[in-house]
Amino acid sequence: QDDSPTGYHGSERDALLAIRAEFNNPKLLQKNWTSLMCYMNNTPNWYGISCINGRVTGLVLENFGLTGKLKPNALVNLTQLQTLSFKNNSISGNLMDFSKNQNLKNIDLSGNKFDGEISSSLLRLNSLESLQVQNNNLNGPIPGFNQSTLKVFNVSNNNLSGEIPNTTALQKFGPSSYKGNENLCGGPFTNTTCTIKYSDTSGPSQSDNSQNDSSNSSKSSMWTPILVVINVVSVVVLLFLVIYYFKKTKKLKRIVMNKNTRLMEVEKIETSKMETTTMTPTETRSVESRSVGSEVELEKGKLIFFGSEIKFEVDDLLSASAEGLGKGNFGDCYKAMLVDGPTVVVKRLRDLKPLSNDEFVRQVRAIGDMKHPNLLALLGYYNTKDEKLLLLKFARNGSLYNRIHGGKGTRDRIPFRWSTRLSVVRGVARALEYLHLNCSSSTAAAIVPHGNLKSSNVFLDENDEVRVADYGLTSLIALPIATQRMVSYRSPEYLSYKKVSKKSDIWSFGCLLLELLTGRVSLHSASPRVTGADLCSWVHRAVREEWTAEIFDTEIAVQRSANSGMLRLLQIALRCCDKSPEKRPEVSELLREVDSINDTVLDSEDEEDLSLSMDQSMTDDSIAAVSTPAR
Ligand SMILES: Nc1ncnc2c1ncn2[C@@H]1O[C@H](COP(=O)(O)OP(=O)(O)OP(=O)(O)O)[C@@H](O)[C@H]1O
Repeated sequence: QDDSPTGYHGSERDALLAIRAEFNNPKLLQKNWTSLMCYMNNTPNWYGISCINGRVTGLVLENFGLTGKLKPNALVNLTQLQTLSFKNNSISGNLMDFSKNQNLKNIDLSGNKFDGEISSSLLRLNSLESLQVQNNNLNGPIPGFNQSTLKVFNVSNNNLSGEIPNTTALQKFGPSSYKGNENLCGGPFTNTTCTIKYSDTSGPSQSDNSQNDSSNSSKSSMWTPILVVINVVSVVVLLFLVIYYFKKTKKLKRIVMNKNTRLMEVEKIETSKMETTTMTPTETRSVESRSVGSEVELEKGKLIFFGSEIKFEVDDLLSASAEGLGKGNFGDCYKAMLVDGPTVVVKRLRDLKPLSNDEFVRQVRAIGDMKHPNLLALLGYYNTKDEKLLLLKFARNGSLYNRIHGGKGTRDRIPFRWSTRLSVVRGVARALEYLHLNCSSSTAAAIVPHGNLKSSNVFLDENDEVRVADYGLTSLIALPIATQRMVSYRSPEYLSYKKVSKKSDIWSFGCLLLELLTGRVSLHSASPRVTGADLCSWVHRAVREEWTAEIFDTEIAVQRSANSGMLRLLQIALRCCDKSPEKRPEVSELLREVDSINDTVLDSEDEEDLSLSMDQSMTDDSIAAVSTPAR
């Protein structure tokens, strides 16, 4: 199991993209090295790549006109690679480091311009069956390959020199494996024996005996004892180094194992803590009655759907055209357009808690059981040891984040007016109320039913209806990761007391309202390349420093007949953002208040010229009056 921060999918994808960048070959771009890379057990969209269990196992780019040099570490992240072929291209530079490719069986780098020595890292590939590096510019000696697995070996037509190692593995191969290397001797070339050859300037080297003259032979006998001593000393030093290395790695292993055991224990405690707090008695009962264990076994490797309206097979998904939507905090999202079928979103989960299969399925089913018109439906899931996918409804009109901020200042921007914003607020409040009420139990105070409420997790469907997404993921994501990435964990109570609750969701809702009212990017919903503001602090400062007229997004500020509604919503938002969780309203109270805000706006104001300044009736004083300075 790969434990790098992005997981093996990310690092394998990055490794392939780095290789593509080195070759810079237009054919690779045309041949679709985009979108899905390894997709379950099936042929991926990436030309020349093959996968097993979502891992890259084959990289075959033959006769492709590839030029350029590969970095020595180009393959280190492709740890499951079994077949590698760059046959008949024009790749130059040294061979790569293969020490991390322990699964490599077949290597074909023939017909290129590789130079330098044959990498000794190849000696450590215990499954190596075929090595073909013929027709390159490799030099130096042939390392002592001795893998019993080796069936094909070809180093012909290079500049290799020295004696062919007399190993059992290499003895199997005839002259054709070695021909075309002028300075090779021994091995199947029985008519040539090897001895030491000297040149006055470069010291000793090995060569074909037949090329030696008599003076070289006499010098050779003079050097022999010295060389024997040097060899013995080197062997002793090497032996010491090996013993030292093994002692060190043993110690290191012990340290790492101790550390891992401790981490697993901590994770187990955290998981069981979360489970006792997140599962309601009703949920526990319904889960038990399903006898999850046996069903989970049957489900493995299949797409499992929660409803009957949308259903398809893995093969349908694989033949669908796919488009990457983006990298989220907990996985990558793809849009899959099924042939004669629906368009769905596939979310590949990563950074999960160490849940057993049963636990994972139980938690996903609990999320799937949540049904509300304002929740983005979880359609189904796919679960194997290496791959966990969630299938979601595709929201045609994108995220609320894009609706608020997308295309601002351009001609394409469709104004996002007050009445639409208010109906979005109502939809989100309804979804939140549903989540909060469905999680009520005696331990309710400790539950975060959503945990990651932000404008980029609120979507608009084809009718502009609100669909809140990513709910319930706290039950799947490893706690340390959740604390780094989920909005609830950035609430004042988490920062001060390391506590989250339903009230943390209310705080997130307040932040979302402020984003919607101000039209400013919030710290919580901003993508990595965008700088967001701490809107709670910003609004309080605006009130304190009396530039409150700038608080509201100009797109709504010009709708004068709605100004009082905006002020009421601002007041609600600031109460939600109160530093002390107890002072924040309950979700039902919120919904009542939001429902009572008047959404009627004079028709003419929907067409209002945005260059007009805000209504003077909305003075700094009126805003200051409604805002409670909570900080
Ligand atoms: N159901 C959906 N319909 C349409 N677009 C979606 C859907 N789900 C996700 N997306 C888009 O896919 C991209 C990645 O979404 P994802 O939810 O993984 O990340 P995020 O919202 O940026 O962050 P986080 O992981 O914290 O939720 C975003 O651009 C998002 O708008």
